[in-house]
Amino acid sequence: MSSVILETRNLTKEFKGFTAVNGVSLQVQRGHIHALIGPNGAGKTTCFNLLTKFLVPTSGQILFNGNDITAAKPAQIARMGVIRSFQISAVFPHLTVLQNVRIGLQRQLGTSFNFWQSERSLSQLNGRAMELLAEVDLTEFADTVTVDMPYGRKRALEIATTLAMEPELMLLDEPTQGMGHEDVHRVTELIKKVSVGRTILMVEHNMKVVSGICDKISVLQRGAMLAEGSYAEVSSNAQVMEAYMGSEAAVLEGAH
Ligand SMILES: Nc1ncnc2c1ncn2[C@@H]1O[C@H](COP(=O)(O)OP(=O)(O)OP(=O)(O)O)[C@@H](O)[C@H]1O
Repeated sequence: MSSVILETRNLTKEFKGFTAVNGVSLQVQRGHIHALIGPNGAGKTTCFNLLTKFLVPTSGQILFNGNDITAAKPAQIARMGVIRSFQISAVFPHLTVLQNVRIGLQRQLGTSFNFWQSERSLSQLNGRAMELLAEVDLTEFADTVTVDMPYGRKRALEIATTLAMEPELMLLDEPTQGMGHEDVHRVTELIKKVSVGRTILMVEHNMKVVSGICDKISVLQRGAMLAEGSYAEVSSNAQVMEAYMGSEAAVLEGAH
């Protein structure tokens, strides 16, 4: 199998004459943690929405495992194993942490509620959900109502519900956004851990996270690809530094 799991070719999205994504060609290698970075308005979210088919490209192609998925529907993409985390909005706040992971598993297995009411299958389901909670270090929160969890732990739950869908490619949307130093560190370590045997494409603003764990970085600016490469390569690129003028440039330099 090719080492390229996801590829875009000249991906373009126009909104009423405004080009939000402009001829982006990128390749995500199997097994990599790949970051999509760029200043505000660079087109990162629009790219994610194109990849998960929430938006239809104006032109260009998207290939997953070499198959053209440009015209596929969101549910088809998910069945193929391209799973996007939806920040906290995707978990049910008044259910427990364990219940939220079970829902992710039920979705993945696609089995009916009646099937899961049988005692044996329920215990199997709980067993698998507890394994996933252990993987993201949330065992102690299993019976906590989700709304009562600290913010950083909710983001870890979001990763657990994404894992429940058995992703071949995980798309993480700013997984450390709004976190304090300790939570950023914990989630960074978690991403590294769950990346084993999987591929991750993430939008991330925190350059310490990007420099610490990402194998490849694609930098967007005004919808177009500005630079690509390792962290050392992109952070020594004068055009990238210019694009990040201001506070983010300081972060970019500080992460060395
Ligand atoms: N539905 C839309 N209609 C019109 N313009 C849009 C639409 N969605 C996004 N845009 C524009 O496309 C550009 C790219 O937006 P996008 O949200 O993809 O950027 P981003 O890199 O994710 O930014 P941020 O870091 O601020 O989230 C912006 O100028 C935005 O205003």
